[in-house]
Amino acid sequence: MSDPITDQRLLYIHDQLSDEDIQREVDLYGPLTDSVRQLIAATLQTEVGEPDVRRAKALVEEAAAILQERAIPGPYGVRWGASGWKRGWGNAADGVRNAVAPPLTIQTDPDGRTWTDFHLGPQYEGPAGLTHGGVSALILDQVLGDCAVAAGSPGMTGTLTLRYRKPTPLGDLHAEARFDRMDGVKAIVKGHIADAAGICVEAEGIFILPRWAREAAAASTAG
Ligand SMILES: CCCCCCCCCCCCCCCC(=O)SCCNC(=O)CCNC(=O)[C@H](O)C(C)(C)COP(=O)(O)OP(=O)(O)OC[C@H]1O[C@@H](n2cnc3c(N)ncnc32)[C@H](O)[C@@H]1OP(=O)(O)O
Repeated sequence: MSDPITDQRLLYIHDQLSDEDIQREVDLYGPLTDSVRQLIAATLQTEVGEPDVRRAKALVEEAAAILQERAIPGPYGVRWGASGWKRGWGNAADGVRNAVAPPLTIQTDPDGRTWTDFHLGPQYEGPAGLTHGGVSALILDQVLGDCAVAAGSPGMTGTLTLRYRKPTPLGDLHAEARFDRMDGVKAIVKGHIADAAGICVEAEGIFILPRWAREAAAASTAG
């Protein structure tokens, strides 16, 4: 029987790809992902006639069949190349190969603040014309999680607390996070999403390196 912790560990992969090979993959798959992202918005917004909808459907199915001819059987996982270049390309918030991702390009300032300016299209709608609250949670989870990583305390999200202060529009938005403090093994990070007029959603996250990873880290330090 499969064990969830072993399954999870097997998806952290050191594949030793060179930077040149990784860049080649970015250049190849990044534009494909962008095209699929455009397709998602077009599927939502199109008002063409029935024959064109049917023709587009056939073309999409043909494209899917081409891509599925050779494919990995499950999630992408998190991979590192020879130089340490990390690829979380399946990530739902910022994965290079995930057309569901807005995508976020998250930056870290020298003082540890993580931030991103991003654009949410119509496919992220919840209430009419506004960002879905779960999408805000996705974005804050990632930005706060990356902030914990930048602070040297990577971890899984244990708790994410949100306060939706005012409706979040679609369109151009900003998110940022700052490391607040450590409480034992828990990293506490705070942040928000803002539009041009101010803060829409505030967040506090607790990030915890899983016990198995803490034990592995302790064993490697001891050894
Ligand atoms: C190589 C490995 C990489 C690892 C990862 C790196 C990821 C780097 C990605 C960066 C960006 C990601 C951004 C998206 C991040 C997601 O989306 S993560 C997905 C959503 N989260 C999950 O699925 C987490 C599911 N839960 C778990 O895996 C485990 O419950 C946890 C949270 C890792 C904790 O398990 P544990 O390590 O066994 O915890 P345990 O030793 O019992 O408790 C340690 C302490 O934490 C407290 N605690 C336990 N659970 C919680 C909780 N849920 N809330 C608050 N406190 C808690 C305990 O009370 C205890 O506190 P103290 O007594 O020390 O004060």
